[in-house]
Amino acid sequence: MIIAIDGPAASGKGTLGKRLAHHYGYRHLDTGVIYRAVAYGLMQAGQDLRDEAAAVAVALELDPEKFGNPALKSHEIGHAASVVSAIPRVREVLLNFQRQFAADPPGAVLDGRDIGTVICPNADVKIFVVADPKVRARRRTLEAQSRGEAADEAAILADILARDERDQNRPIAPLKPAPDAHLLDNSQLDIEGGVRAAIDIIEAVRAGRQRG
Ligand SMILES: Nc1ncnc2c1ncn2[C@@H]1O[C@H](COP(=O)(O)OP(=O)(O)OP(=O)(O)O)[C@@H](O)[C@H]1O
Ligand SMILES: Nc1ccn([C@@H]2O[C@H](COP(=O)(O)O)[C@@H](O)[C@H]2O)c(=O)n1
Repeated sequence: MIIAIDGPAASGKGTLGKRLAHHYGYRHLDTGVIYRAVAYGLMQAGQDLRDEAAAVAVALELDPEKFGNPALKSHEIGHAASVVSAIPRVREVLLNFQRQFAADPPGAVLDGRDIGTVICPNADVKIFVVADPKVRARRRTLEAQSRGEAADEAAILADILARDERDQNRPIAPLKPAPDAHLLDNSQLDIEGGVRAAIDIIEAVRAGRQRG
């Protein structure tokens, strides 16, 4: 089974994806980390984020072993990733890696912006996760503070809104729900509540399939 999770910045996709993968015994891929790794590679090399040839070269050399680098998690890299991710040839290069990940047994959960629309249009279940932007900014602020980092909630909110705007309005693979995606608004839910709501969606889809 392939579970596709999409949604805007800091909506809880990664947290949900990880928990669902654990629940079902599947592998999990946070696809945002791939774009972050390309942006990080370009920045480390002092190259322009809009330099298509340089970005493609970094994308072709990506090493998944380095996806756990904590430096990829920063707001700065998230912002840079949303610039790099709008380059069509970069997306083209990264497509097969994501599709291959999804296809390998026993099943997979992928989260991102275009999983249900472009990467896995035939996913068994598609969930589009949303939450009020202010709630998302609050959660990100608490997350940063729990790591002992200073966090400016207003700046985080502005970054979230700017990233959503760029991701929704780019010509290629824009952030949007697939027509057959199930909407999950977790603004009023805690993590456990969000996971339970997602499992309810998945089980309802499975039961519907079995009934034919
Ligand atoms: N339902 C929830 N209730 C409370 N906090 C949540 C909930 N879901 C996620 N969080 C918290 O919100 C923050 C953002 O979640 P997460 O990193 O999963 O979002 P994301 O959509 O994967 O972000 P990104 O856009 O960076 O990929 C984290 O601190 C996470 O613990
Ligand atoms: N499938 C995806 C996933 C991510 N992006 C872009 O990467 C940026 C960072 O993603 P996070 O999920 O780690 O926040 C994001 O803003 C998108 O621009 C993408 O295009 N497609």
